[in-house]
This record gives sequence, C-alpha cells and structure tokens, in this order.
Amino acid sequence: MSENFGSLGNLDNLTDRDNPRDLSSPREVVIAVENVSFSWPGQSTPTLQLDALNVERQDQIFIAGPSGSGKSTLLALIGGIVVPQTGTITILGSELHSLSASSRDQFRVDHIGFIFQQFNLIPYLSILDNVLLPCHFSRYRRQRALAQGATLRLAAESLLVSLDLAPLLWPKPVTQLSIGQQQRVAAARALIGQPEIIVADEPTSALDADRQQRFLDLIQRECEQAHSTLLFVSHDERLAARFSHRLALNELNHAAQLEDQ
Ligand SMILES: Nc1ncnc2c1ncn2[C@@H]1O[C@H](COP(=O)(O)OP(=O)(O)OP(=O)(O)O)[C@@H](O)[C@H]1O
Repeated sequence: MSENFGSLGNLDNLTDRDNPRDLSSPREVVIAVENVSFSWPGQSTPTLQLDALNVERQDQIFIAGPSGSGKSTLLALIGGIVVPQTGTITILGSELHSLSASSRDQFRVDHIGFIFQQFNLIPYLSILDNVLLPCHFSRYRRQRALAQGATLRLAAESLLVSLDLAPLLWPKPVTQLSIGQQQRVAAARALIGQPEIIVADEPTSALDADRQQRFLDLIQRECEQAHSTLLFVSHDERLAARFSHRLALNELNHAAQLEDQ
C-alpha cells in the first residue's frame, strides 16, 4: 500500500512489523481509486464514495465491513464490471472508464482472477477445463501459464497439486466435489496464468475454521510466488491478522457513513 497518500488512515498496517519493506524502493501502484462515486441503476443515493485508495503490487489486503457497506460493489468497480459515475479507477496503469465494455471484459480476464463465494464453476466442464477457462479467453494468461508448464494441461495440473487437489479427483465432475474442493478448483482457475490481481469475495464463508486457514495459506502462498496482489473480502475478522493491510470499508466509504447517521 502506498505510503504517499494521506487518505489511507483506515488501512491498518497489521503485520508490517513482521514483514519489513524497503521504503526506499516503493512498489508499483496496481490499483488507484480517486474521488469515486458510484450508484447502482435506479438508486438515488450512492453506494460508494471513496476519496482515494492505492494498492501496490504484492499487497495482500483484507477488506472488512458490515453487510451492505459496499465490499462487493468495490470489487465490481475494480474489476471493471461496473464503472463509477464520477472519479477514476486505474488498474495497472489503465483507466477503466476509457475502455469500452468489451475491452474491460478482456482486461479483466487478462489481469484479474476472481474467486466468488459461489465458485461459479461450469458444471458440464471437467475440473481441468474449468481451471483452464481463463486461458481459453486470454492469450496473455495462456502465454503466462505456458511459461509455468510445458503445456497448459501441465500448468493446470501443477496448480491443482499445489492447491491440494490430488490427481485421483480430477476425473470427477465438479458437481461431485466437496465445497472445499470446489473452492480450490475456483482458486486454481483464478490463479492460472498468474494474473497481477486476485480478488476473492468471501471465498471461505462455507468452510470451517481449520479449512478456512488452510485455504488462506494456499491462496497467500500462491499469490506471493506469482507476485500477485490479493484483495480478500471476509466477515471473519479472525483472518485479518494474516494480512499486511486491513481496509475497513464502512470507515473509508463516505456513502456508508452518511447512511449510518
Ligand atoms: N447488482 C446490484 N443492483 C442494485 N443494487 C445493488 C447491486 N449489488 C449491490 N447492490 C446494493 O449495493 C449496496 C452494497 O451492496 P454490496 O453487495 O456491495 O455490499 P457488501 O458489503 O458486499 O455486502 P455483503 O457483506 O452482504 O455481501 C446494497 O445496498 C445493495 O443492495
């Protein structure tokens, strides 16, 4: 997280003392949100109003906030699924509002891996084909996956093994996997081809405490290895201590503060 911006008071550096950083060489800002206001269609008041938020490469951010504080909306804005009415969102140097809707879709699949609470796996595709979906839609992800493995299949298999999904599971239909196994397939799909940003929206809410910790271990390790930035939304504050930064969205989001009054 950039230290140069005065508006980041809500981003508590929980564990920076354990993870000292060379402040003389700041990292690239990969996500920059500036003066953004966003209302969902048909709503008279904004859902999100943010002055500034800057996230640096390899940051791992825990995003907290009560239900309705706009966590998923923020992720949708960062992914370019929706665009703000005012302000700018710049991802990896590209201003999202200057891209067409189809260019934003391509930008998203090239550079951002999403893990959703409901996984969104395709039931009629095999586990491997689910993992390889982003490589089908993105040449960029395909090339990066091929740099990791001799073939795309080997790259996907290696990721599945890293995420504790043993080969004997691979022939199974995804619908016959446990919740935790489906979650790890969804994680492998987000991670394949090493996108610069991984976005996880309450990916652990269906898991018990042990499995949550284990899942987080795997995701954080993979992000570290790929030098990816991780945005992780969760209601479970116990997980926050595992992150270098915590973003309390109800404090940062002026729209939420107005609603609370
Ligand atoms: N697709 C949508 N269309 C219209 N309004 C929406 C849409 N998605 C979210 N909202 C509204 O935006 C506000 C913030 O919702 P959001 O899902 O971003 O909150 P959240 O913090 O992620 O909540 P939760 O923790 O319950 O998932 C809510 O008032 C919600 O009704």
